Amino acid sequence: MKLIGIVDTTFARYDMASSAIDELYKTGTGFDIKRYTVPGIKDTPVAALKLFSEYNCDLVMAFGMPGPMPVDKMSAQIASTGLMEVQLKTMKHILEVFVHEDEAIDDRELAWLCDNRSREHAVNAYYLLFDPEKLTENAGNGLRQGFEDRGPVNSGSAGHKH
Ligand SMILES: Cc1nc2c(=O)[nH]c(=O)nc-2n(C[C@H](O)[C@H](O)[C@H](O)CO)c1C
Repeated sequence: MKLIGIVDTTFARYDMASSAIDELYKTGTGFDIKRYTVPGIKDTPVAALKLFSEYNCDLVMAFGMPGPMPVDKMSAQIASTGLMEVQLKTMKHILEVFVHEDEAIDDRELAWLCDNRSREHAVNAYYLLFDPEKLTENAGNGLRQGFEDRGPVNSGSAGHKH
């Protein structure tokens, strides 16, 4: 039995973790979930580290919502760097599922984006743990979590002739 850690925040304006947990249980079995909620994104790296070191999680998903102000963007960068450090220190994956509040044009789209990105990354988390070949099958396919996939390019795509 694997253990998937879920870190989320009270700062976020959508309960992304619940979307992801719902999608994880729809995707497969063989795991339990340990959820750890913190105030904001800058608190997520230590929460993730604790989920690895104290609870022995195999993978962590970190959900957060950077606000639209420059100070929020800086907070996102700091949080992201912290999450990267935890991954390198523990040699375990953290899927950073951040939805910037200004990615969406209104609250309705923001809610949709949060739900969709969380669900698509939940499937990625499941594959990383249980079926990594599924990710390899999609390598280079321009997949995006949340908004529409970009799709692949190939050598026949338009461009300069040399
Ligand atoms: C400026 C700021 N912006 C955000 C943000 O955009 N998103 C978020 O989740 N949290 C933010 N916070 C809160 C910090 O991440 C953190 O929770 C506090 O500094 C307490 O450690 C802060 C302080």
